[in-house]
Amino acid sequence: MTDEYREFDRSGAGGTGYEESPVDPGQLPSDGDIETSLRPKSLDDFIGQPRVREQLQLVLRGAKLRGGTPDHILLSGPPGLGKTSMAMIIAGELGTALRLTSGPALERAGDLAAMLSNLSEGDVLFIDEIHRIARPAEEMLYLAMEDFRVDVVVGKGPGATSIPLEVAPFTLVGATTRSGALTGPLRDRFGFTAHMDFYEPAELQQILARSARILGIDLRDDASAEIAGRSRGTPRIANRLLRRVRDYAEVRADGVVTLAIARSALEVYDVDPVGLDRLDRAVLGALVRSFGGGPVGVSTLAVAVGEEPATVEEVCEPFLVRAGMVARTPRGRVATQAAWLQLGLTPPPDAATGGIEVRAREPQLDMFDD
Ligand SMILES: Nc1ncnc2c1ncn2[C@@H]1O[C@H](COP(=O)(O)OP(=O)(O)OP(=O)(O)O)[C@@H](O)[C@H]1O
Ligand SMILES: [Mg+2]
Repeated sequence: MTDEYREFDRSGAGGTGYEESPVDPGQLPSDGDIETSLRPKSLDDFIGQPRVREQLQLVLRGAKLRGGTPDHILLSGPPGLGKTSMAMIIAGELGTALRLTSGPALERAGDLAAMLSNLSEGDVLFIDEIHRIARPAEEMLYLAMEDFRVDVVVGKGPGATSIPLEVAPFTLVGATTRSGALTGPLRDRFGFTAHMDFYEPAELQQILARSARILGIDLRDDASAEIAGRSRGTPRIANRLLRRVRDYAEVRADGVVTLAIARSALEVYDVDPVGLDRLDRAVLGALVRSFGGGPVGVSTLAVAVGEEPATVEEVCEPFLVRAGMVARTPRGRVATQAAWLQLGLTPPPDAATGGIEVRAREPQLDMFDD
């Protein structure tokens, strides 16, 4: 299985300096099928997210005890934290089939009706990027989720009739990177919402150790700590950096990934010790040097680094905000003390501390438009 859809479609965002960055949390074409082989296969196999795992275990076991289908489940969180993997695990734990689609693929209600009428009892229907579902399909989904039935409209105009169709009891698993963009009625129909949060470095190290085992890479502990520290709390990035470091180790050395090898490799790929790439540093540099720390609008900032505003906003910013280097204010983006220090500069006395945003759960991009 491959994920053909991505939250941020960068195909139209052809800026000058930005190409594939190894620390992009979205899925890149070069991730290919390797992601599939690295996916955890069961809840026990899944590293990190202890609360989500415990909660899900209860939801799934409870349903099993009662011999019914579990409530509909919403998985929310930033890209690359394991939502798709978790959806597959849910179907696996229930021992049922997983039917897979995505919000953008459900353009017409008929597409969804076809999917729903093909479900067997107990199936898991996974809708990725569910916040991008078209309105007519969303309305059909309400009824299907609540009453396991859909109304299919046949014909047009005054002669149109609506035919009710039964749907086998199923569990909907929706995934979204922007739960704030979901409509209220849709959100309310999920019985359980799991919030996936960024991973701790120790958890990323465990994930790296597991991936190294699967890929047959000799990865030393201090090297995995180094890679984990540059992975932005995101398993997808950790796995990708591991593969880049392996290339380096095999081409320039004997294949063993030591700390020195990891450091040299990550330097070649322009990933700095806290996980910033070239574009992140350019954005910070412009914010601090050209705009005196802000506030400045995201479009202006994007022009300054020769990038599309969407790329700056959706690729760079979430991490810079989470790392406490950039604060979003109603008047624009502001560099915090941490940003000045990161660039080796002395912050002005009135620089923001950025404390509130540091552990922000999920960047709600739409709330902060300038
Ligand atoms: N807890 C985990 N343990 C081990 N590997 C993980 C874990 N979470 C994610 N991964 C790895 O990260 C990769 C990306 O995960 P996944 O595709 O499930 O993320 P996602 O949240 O669905 O991302 P997106 O929002 O872009 O769809 C997977 O291929 C998997 O190898
Ligand atoms: Mg996914």
